[in-house]
Amino acid sequence: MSFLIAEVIVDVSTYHVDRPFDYEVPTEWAHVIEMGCRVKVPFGPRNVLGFVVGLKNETDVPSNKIKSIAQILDIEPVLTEEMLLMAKWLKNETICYEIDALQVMLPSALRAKYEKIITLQTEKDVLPDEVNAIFGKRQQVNFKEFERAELLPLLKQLITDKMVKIENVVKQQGNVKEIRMVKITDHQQDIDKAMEDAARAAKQRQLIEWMGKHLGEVLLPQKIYEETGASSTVLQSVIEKGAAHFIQEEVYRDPFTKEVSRTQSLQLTEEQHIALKAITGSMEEQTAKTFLLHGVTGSGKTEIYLQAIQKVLDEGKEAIMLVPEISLTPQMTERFRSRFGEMVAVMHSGLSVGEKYDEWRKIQQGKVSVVVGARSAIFAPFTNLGLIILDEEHESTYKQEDSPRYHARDVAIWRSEFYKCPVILGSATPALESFARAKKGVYGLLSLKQRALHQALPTVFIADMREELQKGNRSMFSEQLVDAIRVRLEKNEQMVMFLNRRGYSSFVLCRDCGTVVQCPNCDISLTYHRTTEKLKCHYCGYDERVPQICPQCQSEHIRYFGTGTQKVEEEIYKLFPEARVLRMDVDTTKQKGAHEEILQAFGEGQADILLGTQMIAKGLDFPNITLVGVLSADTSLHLPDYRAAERTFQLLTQVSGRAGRHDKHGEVIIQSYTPEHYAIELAKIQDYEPFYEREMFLRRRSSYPPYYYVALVQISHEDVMMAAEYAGRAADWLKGNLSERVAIIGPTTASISRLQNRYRYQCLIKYKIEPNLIPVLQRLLAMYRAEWIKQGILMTVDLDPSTI
Ligand SMILES: Nc1ncnc2c1ncn2[C@@H]1O[C@H](COP(=O)(O)OP(=O)(O)OP(=O)(O)O)[C@@H](O)[C@H]1O
Ligand SMILES: [Zn+2]
Ligand SMILES: [Zn+2]
Repeated sequence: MSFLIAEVIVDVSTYHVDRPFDYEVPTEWAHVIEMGCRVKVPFGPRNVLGFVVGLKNETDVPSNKIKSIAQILDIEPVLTEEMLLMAKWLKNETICYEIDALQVMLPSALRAKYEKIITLQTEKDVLPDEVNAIFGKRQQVNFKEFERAELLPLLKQLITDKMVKIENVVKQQGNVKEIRMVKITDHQQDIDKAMEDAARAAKQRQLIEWMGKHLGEVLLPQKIYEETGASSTVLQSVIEKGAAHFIQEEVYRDPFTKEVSRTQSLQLTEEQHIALKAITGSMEEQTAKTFLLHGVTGSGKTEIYLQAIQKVLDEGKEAIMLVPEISLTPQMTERFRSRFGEMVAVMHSGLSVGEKYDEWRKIQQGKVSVVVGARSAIFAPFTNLGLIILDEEHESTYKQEDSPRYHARDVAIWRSEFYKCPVILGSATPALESFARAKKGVYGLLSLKQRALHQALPTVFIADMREELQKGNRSMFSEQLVDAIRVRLEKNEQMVMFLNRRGYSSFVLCRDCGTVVQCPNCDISLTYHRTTEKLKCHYCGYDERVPQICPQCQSEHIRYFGTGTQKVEEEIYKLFPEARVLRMDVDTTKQKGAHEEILQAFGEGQADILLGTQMIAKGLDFPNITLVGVLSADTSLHLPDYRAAERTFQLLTQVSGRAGRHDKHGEVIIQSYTPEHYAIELAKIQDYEPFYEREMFLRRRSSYPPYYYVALVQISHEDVMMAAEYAGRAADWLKGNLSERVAIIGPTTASISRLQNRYRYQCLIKYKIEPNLIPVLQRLLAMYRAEWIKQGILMTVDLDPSTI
């Protein structure tokens, strides 16, 4: 097939441009071009990246107006037809630009990257010396060089005088890494002939003889030197004589660091068996069914995933296994690698851009059939999907917080409908929405009520920290927890100490006047960083030295308040000098592989206590852990978010589930200042359904999801009056265009009312059924993109906000 015209979505995120443009296909590419290829096209004064989304032979654009594609970047498409369809769906579903939807499906190495290039437009002798020094003998230099030399004002002048020009140039990324290998000839004749030619060169003859025993093999040159003792000159001569030749092989940067031993399928328990059968049954029927696998911690959900994937592989299909970034631990990925070996690609944020690209290529080229990865792995370019799994489906990290604001669960269900394959949503503490859908029969509900080896769930105690204070205990450990730790140390058993950092800040407080040091740009308190002795804003990056005296009242009693893992570690050593502690937090896991090393050390029994934050709440499966201590259960309870109780319950259940997973019984001690709160009381009895009932009752009473849907419109401006004014306009417009059944709350100030020097307002839309919602929001966005944006307003629309 050959085509004359391509429809191209260009990499320009503006409203007027959010549609395909027609371009002429140069004749020499008419047979090459395919849908899903990336191209470079002229757009306005420059070239930009674009995606071919359609091919045809006619266009309405007059022939003197149509422009030609400047360059084809891919011979083989990087986006499949399924993805082009999916982008159209995402565009509507999340109200984003189509270009954003297309880009999110690709590894960052393939996304557009532009470089500013300065080109000389005049003779050199008229230029100032310092500019000449930058250009040297070149005609083009990178903008960065001017930036570094601090010559930007001068550059600006040169551009105005038309002595140089500045352009955005699309930089092609995603280099395939190749390596030189030696391929030994397939034919004995070549060996015999080379032997003859080598005549009396003994070393060459030796090597040729060795090659005769390894016909057809492909080896690294180094390997040949090691095996035979030959030098590189000898190898070179032998190659000239035709006994072997050099080839370039594509290699993948291998993110795996160590070998794993293979494991076999386990004999399933009765409950596991029933669940697996339901899933494989729907595979056989080729239906796009979604299952909610609700299984208590340690019930063997992962084993079900593994066996379901095995079935998919047996049928020659492919599987996507999503896990939250934070639980993408080496222990987790190892379980998949040890079952499926080289068939597995792994994708997470710890990989370099090149490594991610290589994993992606393995999938695209059909070298692997399983991907284990975080949120974006849902876009893995498989073409014959047989199963999609979301483990810990309740996790909020499955929702992307910037455009396109998609939820991986929705994408999973869309793809499953495309491939007619099942989706498994797994969790010990499902999102309320999911459990409600399962109860209504929208999802198939599969339950595992028992732990895999029939171990009891751990016993949970609540330590009331208010009572501790009254008793005069000012430390961060309750008496009960101290006793429990002592017993474990004596018995040589292991412990996990969990510090709930969600919603927690370590701030600096004046004990005389109560001043908390705040960010000058944002209305939130600055976080104390011990290593640098600085206060830092987590939203805008602002930092300053820790003040010695209070900026308000000049008191010297200003100091750090709150608890970090380091502080807890010190406290543990004070109480138990003999304890061996491993700390796992952002500070100790900065280096690549650190995560892995800490867990390995703990697994080998090199420490008694694993101390950490959210990072250790999930996925850990160590037999010797018999005690879990939660130092601060309440911190996440008081966030201004309707899901605060749900999140706290989930976190407490997850972390408690790390104890007593094998033969030894587990115990959990949860420390709290509000032990009567239902999220904490119900976490104690470790039963999901009572919590579900209670929370559903409250959600219904205050009209929150899952009874209602919510959508959030946020508006910000540097000027508080402007922000309020336009938020008001948005609210009025929504009220005028949506039906009476919809509740519009606001405008109100956002929970963080100022961020990076911008004032923030929001409108919350609550609705049950509102067919008009998407078109109305699209029109609101159109208004914003056409007019409001010029006034400095920024507006976002989120149809499924994870916090409000
Ligand atoms: N059928 C089985 N027979 C024997 N052991 C099993 C079986 N299924 C699972 N296990 C073991 O039980 C332990 C817990 O299983 P697994 O980690 O799969 O549970 P999970 O439900 O995924 O846990 P969590 O959600 O708490 O992380 C593991 O050590 C696993 O190897
Ligand atoms: Zn003060
Ligand atoms: Zn700030």
